[in-house]
Amino acid sequence: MIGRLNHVAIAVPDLDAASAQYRNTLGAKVGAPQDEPDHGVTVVFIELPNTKIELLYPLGDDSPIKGFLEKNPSGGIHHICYEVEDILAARDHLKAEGARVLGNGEPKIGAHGKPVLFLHPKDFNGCLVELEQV
Ligand SMILES: C[C@@H](C(=O)O)C(=O)SCCNC(=O)CCNC(=O)[C@H](O)C(C)(C)COP(=O)(O)OP(=O)(O)OC[C@H]1O[C@@H](n2cnc3c(N)ncnc32)[C@H](O)[C@@H]1OP(=O)(O)O
Ligand SMILES: [Co+2]
Repeated sequence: MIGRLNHVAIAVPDLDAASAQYRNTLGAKVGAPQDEPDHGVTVVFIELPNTKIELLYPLGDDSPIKGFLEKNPSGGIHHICYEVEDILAARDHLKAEGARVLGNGEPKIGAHGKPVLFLHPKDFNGCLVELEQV
């Protein structure tokens, strides 16, 4: 059911510093900051030859990454995103398997303009999983 790795997301305490580090120190192709108010984050995408890195910084007062950054003040890997062909079929299969789909269970439009869903980290070995329909 899951396909390619779409991105690995890293929550960061300083988006400008992290962007500059990936651009200058690691020599990566770093995009511009993008506010995602529906998700409570500002994102910067880094294009690698085989996948993407998503730098995440909280946006607004009730950001879903606020608690994570409080627990990990120097930042940390926040989630991984796998591609699926049919997100509603994937959701229904996962629910039937007993996995917790976060939010109201309805996909939201993600940073690439495609539907996304999140799965509870406690159901996936401590790793928050995002699914993106491609
Ligand atoms: C733009 C879009 C895109 O790519 O298109 C995005 O990615 S938006 C990316 C941002 N959006 C999201 O993350 C949406 C989905 N996330 C959520 O709904 C939330 O962040 C939760 C995953 C439910 C966590 O919420 P919150 O931090 O309030 O819960 P909590 O403090 O009660 O945490 C419950 C337990 O889960 C752990 N926990 C929390 N966040 C975690 C993470 N990212 N990875 C692994 N474990 C995590 C906590 O340490 C705690 O474990 P212990 O009890 O053992 O201490
Ligand atoms: Co993401």
